[in-house]
Amino acid sequence: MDSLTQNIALKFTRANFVPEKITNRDYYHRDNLVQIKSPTTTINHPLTTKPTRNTRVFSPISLSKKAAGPGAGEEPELKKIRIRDPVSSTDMASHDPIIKEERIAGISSAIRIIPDFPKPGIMFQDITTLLLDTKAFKDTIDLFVERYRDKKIDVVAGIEARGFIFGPPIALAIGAKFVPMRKPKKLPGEVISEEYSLEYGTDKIEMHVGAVQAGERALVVDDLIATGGTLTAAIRLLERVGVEVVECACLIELPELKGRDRLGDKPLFVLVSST
Ligand SMILES: O=P(O)(O)OC[C@H]1O[C@H](OP(=O)(O)OP(=O)(O)O)[C@H](O)[C@@H]1O
Ligand SMILES: Nc1ncnc2[nH]cnc12
Repeated sequence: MDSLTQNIALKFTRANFVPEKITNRDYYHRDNLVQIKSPTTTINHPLTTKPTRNTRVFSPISLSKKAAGPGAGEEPELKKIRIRDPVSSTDMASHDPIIKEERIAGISSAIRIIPDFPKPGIMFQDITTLLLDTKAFKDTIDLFVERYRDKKIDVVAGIEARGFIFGPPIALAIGAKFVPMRKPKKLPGEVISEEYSLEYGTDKIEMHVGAVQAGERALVVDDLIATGGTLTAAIRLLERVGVEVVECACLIELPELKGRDRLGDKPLFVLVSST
C-alpha cells in the first residue's frame, strides 16, 4: 500500500459504513480484509462484505508470493472477477439480528387486516398496503433474497395471484428463473395440473410443460399459507417432474390453520405469523 493510501486509510464500524456513497471503488482482499478504495478514502472491511461486479481481487496467496518476490512492496496486479450481487446496505443489515427484527416489525405493521372479508369470520391479510410502503416492500424482498441467494436455487415457482408479486423480484435478485403456477385454464401452452382440496370442494393449479427440468432446485413462493393446500399442490406438481423443492417461502403464516403440518418435512420459511 503506498503512503498516500496508508495515510487516508480509515477504520470504520458497520454503523458508519455506507457503501452506496463510495464511488470509483476498487475492492481487494488483504489478509482478512476487503479494502475499498475511492479517490479520497480507503476502507478496510471484514471479508463478509460482498464485492461488486467491478471488484478486482487478488488472493492472500498471490499477495504473500509478491511480498517475498522481486516486486515486494509494490501494489500487486489486480485481476477482474465475476461477481453476482452488488454490495448494498442490506448486506450489512442482513448480518445484524436487531436490524432484521426491526425490518420484520415494519413489514408486519404494513400488512392490513380486514375483518369479515371475503366472508364473515375471515380476518383477511391484505398485503396491498405493504406494497404502498416502499421500505416494507423492499425489506420483504431483501429478507427473502438474503436467505436464498446462496442456496443454488434454479427456479422460483410463484403461486397465482399474490405469489406473482413477491416471486419475480426474488428470482431476479438470486439469478433464478420464474415459473408461474396458475389457476386452471389461464396458461396458453400445454400444462400439467394438480388438484387440491379446499375447505369445501377442490381447486387446481397448473404449470407449463417444459418450464422446469428434472434435477432443478426450486423455491415455492406465495404471500400466505393458511391450510397449506395450495403449497402442497405446488410441491407435488414440481416433484412429479423431478424438481427438488428446497423450501417454501411465504410472507405470512396463519398458524392456527396448521398448514405447516400439511407440508410434512418440507421446510417452510415465513416472515410474519398472524393469529
Ligand atoms: O394455504 P391455503 O389454505 O391453500 O391458502 C393460501 C392461498 O390462499 C390465498 O390465495 P387465494 O386462493 O385466495 O387466491 P388469490 O391469491 O388468487 O386471491 C393465498 O394467496 C394463498 O395462495
Ligand atoms: N386470512 C386470509 N387472508 C388473506 N388471504 C388468505 N387466504 C386464505 N386465508 C387468507
